[in-house]
Amino acid sequence: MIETESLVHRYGDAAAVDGVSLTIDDGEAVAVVGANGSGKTTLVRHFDALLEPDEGSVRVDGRDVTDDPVYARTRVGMVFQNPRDQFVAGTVGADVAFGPENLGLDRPEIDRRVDGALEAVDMAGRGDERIDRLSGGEQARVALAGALAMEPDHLVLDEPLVGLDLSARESVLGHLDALAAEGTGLVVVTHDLRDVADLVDRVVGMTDGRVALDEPTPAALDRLDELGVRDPQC
Ligand SMILES: Nc1ncnc2c1ncn2[C@@H]1O[C@H](COP(=O)(O)OP(=O)(O)OP(=O)(O)O)[C@@H](O)[C@H]1O
Repeated sequence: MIETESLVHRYGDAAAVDGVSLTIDDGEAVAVVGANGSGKTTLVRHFDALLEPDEGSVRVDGRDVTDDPVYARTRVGMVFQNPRDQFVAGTVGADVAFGPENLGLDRPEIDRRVDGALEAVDMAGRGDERIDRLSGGEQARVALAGALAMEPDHLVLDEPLVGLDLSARESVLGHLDALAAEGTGLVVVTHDLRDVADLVDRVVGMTDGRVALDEPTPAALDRLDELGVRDPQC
């Protein structure tokens, strides 16, 4: 479970996140939507203690993430907007293995996780390929595999479909759907709910750093105009 309590994050004098209290249960699939600059990315980066709160707190399974960032990063996997920023190795297999290696797992367990994660994103047997030779869609799937290899309870994806062509989008969405069905919690940050409306049960809408809407998906769809977020029907 991810909980924020009265979370405030400021850049200089401006509050990008301005008093957010939110609980995300294990297994929930949530979209975080809102116009550009509404604070979505800043909010979710706190889930892994990548930023420090100016006020308030963030807990994962009851543990304060600032006190125990390693625990938070083990339970909450992050996939960033531009996967190229996230790769730490030159080849697919080495990159996906990086997280499990840092957990200090033994080699057979690391190999099991890497194989399982690559299979989950249709990249089985491609561990030796160079990441810089892959298409954007394949790179997005490798980034997803890297997060999956940590076997997290929650997967946070920041604009996972931006820059992907239609078939890559469908592929990534299909994999996310399968993960959600298996019980992995999803937090999908997007400025465009159209792509993920079928995937998520709940929509959290941000305006000016605050939660302006927090509803089950069908009810949220009726209120999107208020947030400047495009309606998936349009
Ligand atoms: N590193 C930073 N330094 C200063 N201001 C920042 C920084 N990162 C974000 N901001 C500002 O904080 C506010 C919230 O940004 P944030 O990226 O969290 O919003 P967002 O909803 O994710 O937007 P986008 O969809 O454009 O990524 C914006 O006004 C942004 O300009």
